Amino acid sequence: EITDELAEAQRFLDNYDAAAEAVYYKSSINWWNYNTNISDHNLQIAIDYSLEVAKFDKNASSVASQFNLSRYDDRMRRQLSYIVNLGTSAMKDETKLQRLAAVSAEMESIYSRATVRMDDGRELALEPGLTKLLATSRNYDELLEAWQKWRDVSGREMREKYEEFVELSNEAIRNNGYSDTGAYWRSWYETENFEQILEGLYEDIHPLYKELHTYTRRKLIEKYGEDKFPRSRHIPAHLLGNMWAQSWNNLLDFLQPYDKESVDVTPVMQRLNYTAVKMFELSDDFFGSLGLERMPAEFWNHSMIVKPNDRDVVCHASAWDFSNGKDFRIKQCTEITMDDLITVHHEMGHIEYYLLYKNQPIVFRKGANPGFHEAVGDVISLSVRTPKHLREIGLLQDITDDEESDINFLLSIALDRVAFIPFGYLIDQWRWRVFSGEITPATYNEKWWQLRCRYQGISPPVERTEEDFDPGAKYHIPGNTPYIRYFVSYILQFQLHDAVCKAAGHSGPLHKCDIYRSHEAGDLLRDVLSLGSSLPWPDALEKITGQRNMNASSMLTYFDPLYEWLKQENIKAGDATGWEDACPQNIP
Ligand SMILES: C[C@H](NC(=O)O)C(=O)O
Ligand SMILES: [Zn+2]
Repeated sequence: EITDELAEAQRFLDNYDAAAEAVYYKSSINWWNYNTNISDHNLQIAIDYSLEVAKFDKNASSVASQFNLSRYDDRMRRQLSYIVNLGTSAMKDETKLQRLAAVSAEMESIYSRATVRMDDGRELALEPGLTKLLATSRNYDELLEAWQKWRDVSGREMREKYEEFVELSNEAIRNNGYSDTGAYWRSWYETENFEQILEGLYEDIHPLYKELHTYTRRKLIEKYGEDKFPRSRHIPAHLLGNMWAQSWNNLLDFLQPYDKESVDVTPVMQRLNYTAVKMFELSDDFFGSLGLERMPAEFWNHSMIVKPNDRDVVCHASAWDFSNGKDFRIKQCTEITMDDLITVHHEMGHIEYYLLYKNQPIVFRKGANPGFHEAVGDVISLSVRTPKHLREIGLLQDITDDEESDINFLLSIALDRVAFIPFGYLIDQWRWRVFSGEITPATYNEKWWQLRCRYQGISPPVERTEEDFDPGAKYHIPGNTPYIRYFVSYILQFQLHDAVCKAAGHSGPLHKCDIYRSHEAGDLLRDVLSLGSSLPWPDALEKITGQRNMNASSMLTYFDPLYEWLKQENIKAGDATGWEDACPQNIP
């Protein structure tokens, strides 16, 4: 009888939540211990227990699949379908399941422990040494040495492991009826023609990116000399201030067109003796000012916010939900820089989302889609980074409010938000094709650079071969973190910024909006983020913005003054935009 079955299904779901909290809590603690102290001992504990987690998931999935989903309301049906959908826990062979966990952890360990020995004897890890060098050095050869040696000690060391990982991940996922791991990852967006929509968003931003690329390339040629730049008009990949050329804001010191107080407040933070704790308290204060949740005691007691000097850790910043509704932590090797201040807000945005949906059933404690989760903190930092706000918190003194300061500011935001768009787009274009088998190990690196040259308009500064494995030099490949979520986030965050600024009563240009202390903005965010993944993401987006689809118009409106300025500058310089699709033949 339906009512009995309904009651039975509800009982199952309640019991499932309690049991899942306990299992996932223990699993999270194991992986936290490994990430904050990389050792074979901690790895073995985590891998052994991952078998228990898979058994739990498999058992829950088989029970959940016995309920006839059509008979229940949307919410219960959605909960049951999440439990049925296993992910890599579906791997039948336990040895292979353990191997999958182990090979992932081994790649992450290679990446996190790798260090580079420079010709001058310096021994540098990615964080903080190489990151700082790529951000601050203006020496072509020094940058090239760091860029090449990082790839030698990271990606090159894990190529075979990645081939094995791809096979194991696909074998596990196919037990769920997905064709490959990429298809499973895309299914989280519940969006028909998802790839076409993404291509459209990329095309919408491309004209703006081309103007920024042309301006940046011209300034770099002034700095390093025309002979260093290929005739194909690509920019050598090691000159953009970042190990992967994914954000260019570290070039602001010589890209900023007007001589005003710099909006890169790194020097001021250091002069004011900022600490990592101070940076986290700033971010916590902003969320609190909106009437949102403050970080709980466990967060301050258990987070790892600086790099320890007595053990190996995974430095790539991340935010953790321990699934017990109380324990939430950030792991970050925080340096006193503006880049890291923005990362602090990014990671704390994840914690805010965890706190707001912590009372949802455990399967709904996820972003409306993964891009939402990446967008929360970035929406906040769009307010924090305004000259108005930076002046209010004492990080800027005599910034003036005029056309030239506006362009300087918009350029600083474009150098990490617009410059990122082709990078954010191409990572999973490569990975989806690797999972589908279209890209084979024989062409891993060649296909990677084809995408990098075509979409980013950058090129390798030295010859690359299939001895190299440059995708492995970017955390998210060994870390097996999907990447299209950041592309989605960089589009979404301007739609969300637009909406919360309206709620906060902002009038005038979007790029001048700072929602600090607006409880109206906070209430709007709280209403939607509390939903977690209990509703399809178009419903969540509609609640905030009134729109049901991602679109680039808010982002283009935000940058419009800069777009006009860049076009004028490039025309004045007689500089045509664009570059050849293919990578340059002869490396200069
Ligand atoms: C954009 C992305 N952010 C993150 O990992 O938190 C990155 O750093 O590559
Ligand atoms: Zn993130």
